[in-house]
Amino acid sequence: MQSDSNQDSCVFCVRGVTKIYDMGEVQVQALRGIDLELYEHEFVVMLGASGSGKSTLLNILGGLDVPTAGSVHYHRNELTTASDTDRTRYRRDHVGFVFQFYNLIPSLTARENVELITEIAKSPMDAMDALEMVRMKDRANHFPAQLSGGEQQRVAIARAIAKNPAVLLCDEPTGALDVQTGILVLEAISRINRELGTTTAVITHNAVISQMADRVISLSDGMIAGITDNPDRIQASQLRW
Ligand SMILES: Nc1ncnc2c1ncn2[C@@H]1O[C@H](COP(=O)(O)OP(=O)(O)OP(=O)(O)O)[C@@H](O)[C@H]1O
Repeated sequence: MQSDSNQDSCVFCVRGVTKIYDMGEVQVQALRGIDLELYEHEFVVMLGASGSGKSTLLNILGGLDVPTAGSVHYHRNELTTASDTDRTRYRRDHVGFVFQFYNLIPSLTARENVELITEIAKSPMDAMDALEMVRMKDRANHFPAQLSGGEQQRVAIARAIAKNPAVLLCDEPTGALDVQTGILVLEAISRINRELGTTTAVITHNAVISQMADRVISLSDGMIAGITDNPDRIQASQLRW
C-alpha cells in the first residue's frame, strides 16, 4: 500500500485510462486500462514497442489529448473533465514538452526562440539561464541552421523549461540523434531533473536509457506490462549503446 507521504508527493494519478481512436469503420484501442502514479522530482522512462501507447499516454498526461474513459489527476485537479480553456492553462503553466523534432523558428536565434516562451510565461527563468542549463549559452545568438541537430534539441529543451514547468514530458528526444549527441541531450534533461526538481518522463525505444531513470514503466499493447525501480540510476554520460 502507498504511504501518505507518497500520496502527498503524487504529481499524476492515472486511473483506468483507456483511449480509443475512432477512425469511422475502424476503432484503434491505444490504451486499455492504465493505472499509474508519477511522483514529484522523479525521472521515469517509458519503454515499449512501436504502437504500445507511449505517446498517447504522454499526450494525455500533458493535456494535449483526453482519454476515452478513466481519470487523470494532476495534483488535485482532474484533467479529463477540465474545460479546454483550463487544460490549455494547465499546459501553459505546468508542462514543458520536448519532441523528437525540434520545431525551432528558423528566423529567430536560439535566445529569441527561448524568449518567445519567457515573454508569455507566468514565472519564467531568464532565457540565458535556460540556455546555460543545456550548455548552449555561448550559442545564444546563433540561428537554428547554424546548429547541429543535438544543439537544436538542447535549445528546444531550454525553450521547454524556460517557463519553469513542474513537469517535463519528452517524446523520443534522442530519436533523431547519434549516440554522442543523444547523450549530451540526455545529460541536459537529467541536469534539469536534478537541479530544478522537474518531474520528468522520457519516452524511448532504447532500453539502455532506462539505466538513468528512477523508475522504468514498460508498456505493451496499451497496457502497463511492468514498473521497475532503479536504485542504481547512472549518469547519462555513462550510458553506451
Ligand atoms: N491520432 C490517431 N488516430 C488514430 N490512431 C492513432 C492515433 N494516434 C495513435 N494511434 C494509434 O494508437 C496506437 C498507439 O499509438 P502511440 O503513438 O501512442 O504508440 P507509441 O508506443 O508511442 O508508438 P511509437 O513508438 O511508434 O511512437 C497505435 O496503434 C496507433 O496507430
